[in-house]
Parts: sequence; structure tokens; C-alpha cells
Amino acid sequence: MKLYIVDDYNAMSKKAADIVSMQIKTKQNSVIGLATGSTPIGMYKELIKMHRKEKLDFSKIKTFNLDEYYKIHPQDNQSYRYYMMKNFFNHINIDHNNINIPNGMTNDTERECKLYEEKIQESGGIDLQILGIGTNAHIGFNEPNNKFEPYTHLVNLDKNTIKSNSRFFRSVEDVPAKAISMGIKTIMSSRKILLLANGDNKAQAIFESLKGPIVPQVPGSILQLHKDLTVIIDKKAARYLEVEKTAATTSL
Ligand SMILES: N[C@@H]1[C@@H](O)[C@H](O)[C@@H](COP(=O)(O)O)O[C@@H]1O
Repeated sequence: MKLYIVDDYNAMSKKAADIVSMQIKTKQNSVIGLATGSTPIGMYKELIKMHRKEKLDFSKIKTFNLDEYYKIHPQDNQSYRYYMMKNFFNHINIDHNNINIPNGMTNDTERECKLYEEKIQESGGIDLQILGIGTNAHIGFNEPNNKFEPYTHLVNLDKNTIKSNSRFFRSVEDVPAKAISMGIKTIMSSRKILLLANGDNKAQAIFESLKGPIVPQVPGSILQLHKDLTVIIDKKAARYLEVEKTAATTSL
């Protein structure tokens, strides 16, 4: 694992954008797995800047988002589709046919999940998956559980997650109780994973995920088994990690 502990959110966002841009420059038709939440917003802003200033070309990439609330209309301003359009896709030259986000309105979730997995396979698999992490160590919407759910599936959101995501909604009652999420195997099958976290409230989840036992009660802990994991976190999220505080890369 490559671990970068950086000063702050801006440094995290810039470093993450550099890695994504390198991936796209190296392979123009890269398949990129994308995350939502507050964490990657800065990274998306940096990538938009790169597109404007250096003509970073997104025209051939394909994207798969980790998750979507259920049920939610794609045009609802709380949907992850809306978030992606607003924060990223509307500002770059991506082919909109190459954007994949689970359909949060489907009446047949089983079919939707199966189709999503098939589409990922057909695309050749994810080259680089971006991940944030929940305060309860969830990745995508894979909540703490007594088993790892392998493939894209319908999830009952944890109370903790509903509470923490309620900051984006009018009230806790407005947060959908379910979501469609890539599974643990879907995420782990990506050729590269980039995990981002910032702030004190992520320190425990980061510590348990990177240093604790690999258990489904801490979904992020599975990442320890990935062959090509890069972690970029700020000093606050790194609070409990006992690593040398050099700004350089540290291998755990
Ligand atoms: N489903 C998303 C995750 O993909 C995200 O990584 C996480 C952290 O969110 P944030 O970045 O806002 O802290 O929670 C959300 O609920």
C-alpha cells in the first residue's frame, strides 16, 4: 500500500487529481470508478481545472459510480446522479453515453444490480476506483455487516450513515433508507484503488481500516488485501496511525 499523509484537504485533492490525470493520460479509454460525498469534491474541481487549462481529455473514458440512493429520481437534487452532473460531468468533455450510475428508480433492483455488474465486465473492468470512507468505515454503501456482500446489491442504510448524510437533506426523514451499491468484490476487482479521507471524524475509520483486523464489521478493512492501493489522507485523518511523519510516501 502507498500511503500519503498530506497537510490538508487541498493537498489531498491535488494529489488525487494528479493520480487520476496520470491514469487518463496513460490510458485514454480508462474505466474509472467514481465516488460521491464531500471528500472527492476538491478532486473533481482540480480535474475540471486540468481540463480547462491543460486540455485533459475525458472524451474516451468510461465511468461507473459506486452507488445511488433508492428510491430517488435522477433529477432530484439529492441524487448522486445530480451530484455527479453538477460537480463534475457538466464541466468536462465526457461522452454522456459513457457515464454509468445505478438507476435509483428501478422497480427491479435485482435486475438493475445484475446489469450493472455485467456492464462493468463488458467495459473490461475498472482501471482506477476512487473511494471515500464513511465514519463507520463503509466503502461505497457497504455498511458494517456480518459478511462481505460481493456484488452490486440493494443496501439498507445504517442509522449512522443516514444521520451523517442528513446534512445534505432537509431533514433526517428525507434521507432514503436504501441504496444500490457496488459490492466488496466489485470494488476489490478494480485494478487500482485510490482511497481518500480528511478530517478528525475519519481518523478512527482510517485506523481500523488500515491497521485493524480484516472483518466485515469494518468494510474498509478489506482494502488491506488489495494489490494496488493508494491512500491519500490529511494529517487529521491520520491522527491514530503510527507512521513516520515525513511528507514522503510511506509503505505500510
Ligand atoms: N456512499 C457515500 C460514500 O461513497 C462516501 O465515501 C461516504 C463518505 O462521505 P463524505 O465524503 O461526505 O464523508 O459516504 C457516502 O455515504
